[in-house]
Amino acid sequence: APPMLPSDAVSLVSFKREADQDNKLLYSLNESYDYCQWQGVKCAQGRVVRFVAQSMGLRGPFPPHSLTSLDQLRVLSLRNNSLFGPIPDLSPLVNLKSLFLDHNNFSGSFPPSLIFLHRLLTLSLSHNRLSGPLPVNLTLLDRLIALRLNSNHFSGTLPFFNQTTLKVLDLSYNNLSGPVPVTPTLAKFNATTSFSGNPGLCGEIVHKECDPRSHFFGPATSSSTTPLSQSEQSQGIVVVPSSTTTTKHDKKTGLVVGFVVAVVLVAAFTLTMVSLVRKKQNGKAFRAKGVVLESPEVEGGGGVVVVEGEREVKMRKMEEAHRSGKLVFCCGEVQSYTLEMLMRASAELLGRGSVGTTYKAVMDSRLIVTVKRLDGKSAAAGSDGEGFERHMEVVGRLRHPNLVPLRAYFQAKGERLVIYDYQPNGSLFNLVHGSRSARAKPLHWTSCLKIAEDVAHGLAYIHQVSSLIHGNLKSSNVLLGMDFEACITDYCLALFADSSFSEDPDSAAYKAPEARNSSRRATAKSDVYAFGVLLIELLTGKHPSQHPFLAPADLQDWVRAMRDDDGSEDNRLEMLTEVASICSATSPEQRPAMWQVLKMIQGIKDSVTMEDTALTGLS
Ligand SMILES: Nc1ncnc2c1ncn2[C@@H]1O[C@H](COP(=O)(O)OP(=O)(O)OP(=O)(O)O)[C@@H](O)[C@H]1O
Repeated sequence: APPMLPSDAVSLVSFKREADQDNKLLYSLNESYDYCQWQGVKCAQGRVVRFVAQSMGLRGPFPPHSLTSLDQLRVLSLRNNSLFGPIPDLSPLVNLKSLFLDHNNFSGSFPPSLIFLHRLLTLSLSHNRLSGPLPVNLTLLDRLIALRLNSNHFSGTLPFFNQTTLKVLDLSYNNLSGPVPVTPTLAKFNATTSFSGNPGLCGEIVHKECDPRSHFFGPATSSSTTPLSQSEQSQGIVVVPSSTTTTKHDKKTGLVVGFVVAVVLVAAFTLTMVSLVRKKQNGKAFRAKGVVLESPEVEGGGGVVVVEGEREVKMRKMEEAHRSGKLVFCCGEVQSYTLEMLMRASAELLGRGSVGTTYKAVMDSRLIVTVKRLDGKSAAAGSDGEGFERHMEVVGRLRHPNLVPLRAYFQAKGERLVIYDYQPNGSLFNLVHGSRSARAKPLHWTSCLKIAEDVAHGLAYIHQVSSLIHGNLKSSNVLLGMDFEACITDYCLALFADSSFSEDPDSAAYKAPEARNSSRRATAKSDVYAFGVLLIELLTGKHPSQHPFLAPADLQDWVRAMRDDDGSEDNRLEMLTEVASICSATSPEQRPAMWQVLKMIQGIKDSVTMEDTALTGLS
């Protein structure tokens, strides 16, 4: 019988069989199979530790399961050949320190398996045809010294590189875009040598200003709307039927069913009519090139105006005359109702907060919307009418799966209404504190992670418009969407808040120290603070006013105690607590930006997914 081939030799031979179609590697296959003497091979104690076949004229695909049993391999170089096809799963090569696959014709995506090679010091994939995004968890390769991915077709944003070890980074000539994260690691690299040839990259490090609009209007990532899995839903996410939804506010104010909005709107309607009568008297058609459309409802008295895109100054002048009593649909929205229809709606009081009073309005057509009536006082004080309109136009353009869409606004003398989609699944406040049981159990940590990611997504999106902040983030302002995705509402309205409104201690606890006395001093970093408080609320199920002020280490203990955790819960819980802890740093400068928070949360999420894949993959 022929001698048994040692497994390392089998690996090398099966690699050669497909990857070396022109027979360039001279293995002496007929003799003693002394593979340790084969070209480019170096062994230690009979096992292959180096396999260097560079510039050998190899042509062919890199066969999967060929080199993967070389688990003692430290160095693998196949650079400068003509290998093609995808890079196979290399995760079994756990001892690999240097991997050179550059200057070939490899295609496909960044091989996710490389993330498992945690001993990697050098990774070179440059000059291939690799495409798709760079995995966010590239940051898990925490010993990496040199990373060369240049001259491929990689796209998407840069991971939040934070490896202090990294000395060489070449991402040039790809299709990467978005802001280069300002991490100490990335800040070390030169704009030209590391990042050039990616026209879409922007930010401080590449000396190019990011245009907020390009992201502002960009498509939202679909991952943020991934519905919770069945199991998560059954674990604690409960559908709260709208008819029985109760909030802390309901208890305070009681339930008013009737024609409240109608009452509010009667005055406004009168004003509209007055303006329409005036318009008719003037004999002018209320029409202009694609900006303001006259609708049949206008004749009927509704006064609906559809606004598309930027207004011209001329238009503004004309509109000023008709400012009173206009329902303005945001962002070229279809006008699915008129002021009159809204007036006839039956309204139910949802609650009252610092900005105003919120109603659920059910129209005759069964269409349900949420109407927020800004306080008379703030409506008069906050800013002038034009300021309000200008602000609402910017805010009304925000569209993101994690924001409740603002559909329309209305303004008449002393009256301001803001109209959102109605969200039937209740708020995060309901979900966390539960109106049913007195002592609600904290959510499962995977649900916390999902909600935290959604909220961070929405906030980071708002912050991309440099002039915008939420200003009033709290659990009652995070609603649950159709797929139980978290949707932020009441964004960017804090400006109009009534400063004399006496806030409850929970709302006050979300306020960052710098914003406590004057909401005018709030910045994006104050939103980050509120996010930190929200995250602790999520993790512990405790109202913000009950959160003790603790050093990070003690916070970990407290969170664990509140969750009755005996240490068996996942360590990712600890990572989430850590994120909350840095978000609620006392000094705003110490808090990360929202996009950095998002990256951290995604990093935690990816490590979960990765571990799951690893476990199923290895079993
Ligand atoms: N679009 C919506 N769909 C369904 N429920 C909503 C919607 N918007 C707000 N709510 C709910 O209505 C209630 C009242 O909201 P409101 O905004 O008036 O109070 P708040 O959020 O406590 O205070 P603030 O005015 O300071 O934001 C809250 O419980 C909120 O969760």
